Amino acid sequence: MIRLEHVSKYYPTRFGPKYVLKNLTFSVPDDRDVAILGVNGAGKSTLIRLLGGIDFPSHGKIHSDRFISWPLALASGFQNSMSGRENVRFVCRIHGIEKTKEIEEFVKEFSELGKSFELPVGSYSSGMKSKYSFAVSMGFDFDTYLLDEIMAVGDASFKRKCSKALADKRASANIILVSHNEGTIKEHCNAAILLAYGRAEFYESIDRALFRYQNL
Ligand SMILES: Nc1ncnc2c1ncn2[C@@H]1O[C@H](COP(=O)(O)OP(=O)(O)OP(=O)(O)O)[C@@H](O)[C@H]1O
Repeated sequence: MIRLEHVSKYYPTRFGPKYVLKNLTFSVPDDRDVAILGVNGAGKSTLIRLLGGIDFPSHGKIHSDRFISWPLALASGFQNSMSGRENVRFVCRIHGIEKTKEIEEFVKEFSELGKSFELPVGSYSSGMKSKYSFAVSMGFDFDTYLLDEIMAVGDASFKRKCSKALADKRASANIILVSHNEGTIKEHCNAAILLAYGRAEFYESIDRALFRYQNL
């Protein structure tokens, strides 16, 4: 289970601290695929970053016994001076995985980078980087995958490959998804967190959450 206790997040600005999330306390049950709903600027990406451990609460704590991904296809977390292969090794080390060879070869093949896999990530085009990043996420067996608007990357055929890989992962994993698309939310989620005015409400029913969201 993922549990937030009194989590607040503010950003320092020239006008003083700007609170985006205020004193959030809720739990995400393990068997739920959760949509994060909210208007532009409500704090959805901020919450996803906190859940993925790539940013930290200003106050409060996030407890989790789940192996949670970073937001899928996030390309900013890699060391530009290191090659694709070296970055995979680095991520493996962070997660305490010693046998990295299999994951390295999976990422090389999935990303379709060929020889570029041995070159610095900083030399990749944005398309190459997003394919690489998606491939790295698919190289690990997370319990929960975080998706911030992006569920697939690349051209049509690569997108199909992403969708298939993600669907396979979801046989034994859950997702937490940020999307403004009602169809996507209804297709993939069975619970929701609605963010409004810095507060969060957890909904067991997607329809109720969407109804409440549309009537904000
Ligand atoms: N690094 C930062 N410094 C200052 N303010 C920030 C920073 N990151 C985000 N914010 C502010 O926090 C608020 C929430 O941003 P966030 O990206 O989490 O919203 P969102 O709900 O994902 O929005 P959208 O639907 O538009 O993508 C916004 O007002 C944004 O300007």
